[in-house]
Amino acid sequence: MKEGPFVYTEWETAARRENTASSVAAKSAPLPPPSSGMMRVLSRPVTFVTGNAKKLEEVRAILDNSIPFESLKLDLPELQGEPEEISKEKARIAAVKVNGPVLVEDTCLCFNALNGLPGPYIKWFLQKTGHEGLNNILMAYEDKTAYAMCIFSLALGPTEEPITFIGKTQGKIVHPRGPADFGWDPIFQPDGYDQTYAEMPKEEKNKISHRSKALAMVKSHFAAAAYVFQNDGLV
Ligand SMILES: O=c1nc[nH]c2c1ncn2[C@H]1C[C@H](O)[C@@H](COP(=O)(O)OP(=O)(O)OP(=O)(O)O)O1
Ligand SMILES: [Mg+2]
Repeated sequence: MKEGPFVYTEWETAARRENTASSVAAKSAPLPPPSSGMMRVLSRPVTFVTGNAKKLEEVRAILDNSIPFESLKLDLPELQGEPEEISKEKARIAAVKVNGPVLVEDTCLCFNALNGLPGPYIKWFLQKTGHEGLNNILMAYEDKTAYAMCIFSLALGPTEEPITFIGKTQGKIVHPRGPADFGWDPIFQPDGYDQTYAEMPKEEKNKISHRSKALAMVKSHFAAAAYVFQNDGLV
């Protein structure tokens, strides 16, 4: 299959028309750092940049057209450092590539016994050691607790400081159970559930996940910021 960059369009609903015709009404949440007290005009919808189709699937389901966005499949560099800085830098790189407003996210799986590692490096740990390897690492420790963390960063343009939104879900690492079609879902069992993320119906995961918690904040931000989309989506 050809894997070149492509765009999914999220521009077909009534919600979009309502939200973009004038502006997204201010509701709650603190306003972002705006320039001059004027409504912020964006040249086009925000582009969610990711190389991960499963992430995109969840973001689509959770946002459910509440925010007008497009998506672009692009593998951004896997950076090192503190999770929030990684996510911000990812947004800066994406905004330069897209030359417009972007949303990105970086996901961490953090073991408490390891003071938050593998954290942002979970992708490589998963790839190299697999679900059982991740369990084996924790054999050295009694504490199997972990948290899943999603850090979204929104950059309104290539020269603008990204704004971050962090969602965390607490749980523990278990032997793999359930379909293995999305990352470490089979080994993460959220607190208060007998099922792993992988065993839960998608809608259930999306209600309590690290991703949905972060996206709830993104939604509030858009509601409060009242961005105006210049071309009204008529691309
Ligand atoms: O809800 C999730 N449930 C299970 N696994 C997950 C989840 N969310 C991300 N993951 C995996 C994908 C990757 O192995 C690592 C995060 O790395 P991360 O760099 O954020 O993702 P990625 O490189 O696949 O996509 P992107 O192009 O957006 O960076 O954890
Ligand atoms: Mg990545």
